[in-house]
Amino acid sequence: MKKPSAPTIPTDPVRPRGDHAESPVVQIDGLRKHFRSGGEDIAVFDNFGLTLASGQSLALVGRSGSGKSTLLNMLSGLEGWSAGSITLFGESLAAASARWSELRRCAIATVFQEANLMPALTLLENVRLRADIAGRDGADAKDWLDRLGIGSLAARYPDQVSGGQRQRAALAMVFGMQPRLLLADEPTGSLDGHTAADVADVLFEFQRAQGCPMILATHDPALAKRCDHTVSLGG
Ligand SMILES: Nc1ncnc2c1ncn2[C@@H]1O[C@H](COP(=O)(O)OP(=O)(O)OP(=O)(O)O)[C@@H](O)[C@H]1O
Repeated sequence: MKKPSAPTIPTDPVRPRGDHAESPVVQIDGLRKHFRSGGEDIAVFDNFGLTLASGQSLALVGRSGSGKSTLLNMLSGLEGWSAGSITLFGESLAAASARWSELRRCAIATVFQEANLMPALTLLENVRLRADIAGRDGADAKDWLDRLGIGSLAARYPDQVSGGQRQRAALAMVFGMQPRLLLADEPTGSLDGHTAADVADVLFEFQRAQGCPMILATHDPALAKRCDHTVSLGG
């Protein structure tokens, strides 16, 4: 199959953003998170803090089991914590509060190692659906697929395209919902080196062009280096 051309992601001057430049998008203070498993206490975070300013990108690095995915799960409201605070967009959020669902629906986008597409929908329908769920009109869904170099595959189903193309479609879904915070958990981890580099280029181009704050968990030092900041977990 013909290699997709490099995508071009223009800056969006009218992107709806309520964030004040001076207030952090993410502020974590004194966070404590322990798991109980088989009678064992697993301390993942004790008095952990982190700040992410508007428009910035931050890499989470650390050995396997150091807590990268757990932190992303807490930031998307999927995992609770026992002490400390998480403030998003200037709003202090209680663990497991209903507000997280609303934020996940229209403000926080997550990119996983494996593309999270609905198998019964075409790539285009997947992008439109995600935009619709976020309350956007989805009129630019095809544009995002074009910009990501897979516009010609818009009518195909996820199982009719390659892993790299699926991951591009997952990025189109995320970009089309115009998130206020992007969380990425090993977004290129399941791709071959060449495809991974292409997908990483697209991700960082979007992040910079849109000024979308991003926290990216990765084992790849080259990917971490492309972020504005790095936080190393697990000592
Ligand atoms: N539901 C759970 N119950 C018990 N322990 C858990 C649970 N989820 C995670 N853990 C433990 O918490 C720690 C952090 O796990 P986490 O998946 O966040 O690490 P990670 O840095 O993302 O690892 P990797 O790089 O391998 O993806 C690990 O010791 C893990 O075993």
